Amino acid sequence: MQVGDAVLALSKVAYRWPGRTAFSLTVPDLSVAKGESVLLLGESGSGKSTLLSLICGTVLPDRGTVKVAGTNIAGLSGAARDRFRAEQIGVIFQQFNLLPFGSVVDNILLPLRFAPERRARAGHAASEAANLCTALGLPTDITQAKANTLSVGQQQRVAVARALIGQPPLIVADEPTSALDANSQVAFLDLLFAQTATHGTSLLMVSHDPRLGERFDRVISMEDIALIERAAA
Ligand SMILES: Nc1ncnc2c1ncn2[C@@H]1O[C@H](COP(=O)(O)OP(=O)(O)OP(=O)(O)O)[C@@H](O)[C@H]1O
Repeated sequence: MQVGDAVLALSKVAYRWPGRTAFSLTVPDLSVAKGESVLLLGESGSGKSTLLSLICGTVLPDRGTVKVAGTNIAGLSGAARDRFRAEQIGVIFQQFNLLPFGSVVDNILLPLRFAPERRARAGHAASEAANLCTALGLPTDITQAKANTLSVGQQQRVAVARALIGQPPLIVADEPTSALDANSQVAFLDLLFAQTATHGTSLLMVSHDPRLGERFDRVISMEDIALIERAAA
């Protein structure tokens, strides 16, 4: 892969949580190309969430570089980094992290508040939010409903719409299917892949479940891409 094609590129990254000697993570080289979908597998405690935090720039590596869309995240000041994350990365959390008393549309538009370029890409943002709801199979009259009145499947779709709005080049998803039954998992991945394919978005998704692998361009495991030091339990 040409370096210029990579939406995500980690090089010689090393990290240890402050004050914690029991765990350390070293990632010599990891890239995700434009439009590529990658499933990251790994057992509990292997550092998958830690790696996502490094990718999102919520923690900074002790050594090495994390580049998103060609920018070294550690080179940005804290405020610039927060804005950069909102501009470039759509995040889908395990628990969705919706604002419970916010409406569906408020939740979907949330990342645009901190990201003027992404807001510009979204065009008429409220219409774009409604379009995403339709594309994701949410009823058209749902946009003003409070997030805490939605079913789990509906919350998940709102979380996907929030990650996709304004077409960030990279979507990072942390175990987004863990709360779903098998049929709902298939439906969720169908929607996610249809949307990322339409927009040429790169997807890095973390899971425990190797059965999801056939849907992705590439499957990697923490053990293959990282040196993981863990104290014995
Ligand atoms: N915010 C944090 N502060 C300190 N240590 C942390 C923090 N988050 C994770 N760790 C530690 O880092 C190590 C790796 O945890 P991490 O959550 O990254 O693994 P994981 O592979 O995502 O696990 P799981 O699949 O159970 O979510 C663990 O030892 C954990 O205790």
